[in-house]
Amino acid sequence: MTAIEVRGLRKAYKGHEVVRGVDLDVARGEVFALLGPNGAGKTTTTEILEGHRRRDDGEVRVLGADPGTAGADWRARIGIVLQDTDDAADLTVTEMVKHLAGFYPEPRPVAEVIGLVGLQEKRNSRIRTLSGGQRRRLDVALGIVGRPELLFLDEPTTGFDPEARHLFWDLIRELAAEGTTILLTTHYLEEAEALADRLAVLSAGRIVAEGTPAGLGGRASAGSRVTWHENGVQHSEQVTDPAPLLRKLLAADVDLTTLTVTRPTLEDTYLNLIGANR
Ligand SMILES: Nc1ncnc2c1ncn2[C@@H]1O[C@H](COP(=O)(O)OP(=O)(O)OP(=O)(O)O)[C@@H](O)[C@H]1O
Repeated sequence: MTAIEVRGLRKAYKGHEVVRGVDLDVARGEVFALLGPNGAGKTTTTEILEGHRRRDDGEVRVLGADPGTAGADWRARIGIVLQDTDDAADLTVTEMVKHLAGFYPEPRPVAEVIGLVGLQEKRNSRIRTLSGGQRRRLDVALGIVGRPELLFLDEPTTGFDPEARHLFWDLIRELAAEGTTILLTTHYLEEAEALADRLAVLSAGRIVAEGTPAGLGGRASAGSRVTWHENGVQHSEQVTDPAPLLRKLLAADVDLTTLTVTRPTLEDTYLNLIGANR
């Protein structure tokens, strides 16, 4: 079943079109990442799907409803983690989570949510005293407290230290395993690779590539680069299948400590796609 269905989505600000005919399908239970450079239209698209922004044109169905007209019941099925929210700074972490929990029919227990995002030690601290990364963790807690069927995460791990990022990835995997559909925007390609079942690259308001992290932009068939040193001289070859060359090198007198086989990373592929579509 489809969680998000978008056809021909368009949005302009003051006559300048920033979303220019986006089609998107996200299946229920899928973790989908939306990538793209600053200003590509990711937040605008996400906000339209959340019902926070009007579209100019196109068809949008989110959990079977049009977010432009859907009501409170629909809203309660959705979780949102916005970029940089800064409200209710005088409440404590527990008070804030409890407050939000009150809006949902079947919220997660407050202590459980705080534990899931790793804020136990800060549960009685006022929000204004949290660090940037801790504040983002609280945003994530607020997004998941209502047990959403669909969770929107707009750059959720900005400002997280590496440990917090990995904790967050574990949490997303747990939510996905429970069946939560997740739409994630991120600038961290390793995050998209770690989490997403599928991803799309948005550039200047259009989707320029869509696929699995392993297959995006022909990545799976892009071949490998083999590099090695022989008699003090560096050699490098781009090959479709590295096996024959590796066998040859193993049989020859090659310094194996310098031998590397690399495939294009998701970041290489992404940068190529963005460069080609600029
Ligand atoms: N409220 C607004 N009024 C006018 N222009 C806007 C508004 N919001 C966004 N824009 C413009 O629309 C374009 C797309 O912005 P958007 O925030 O959707 O991009 P993004 O892909 O989310 O970028 P980032 O990665 O920087 O968050 C940008 O050029 C931005 O300046």
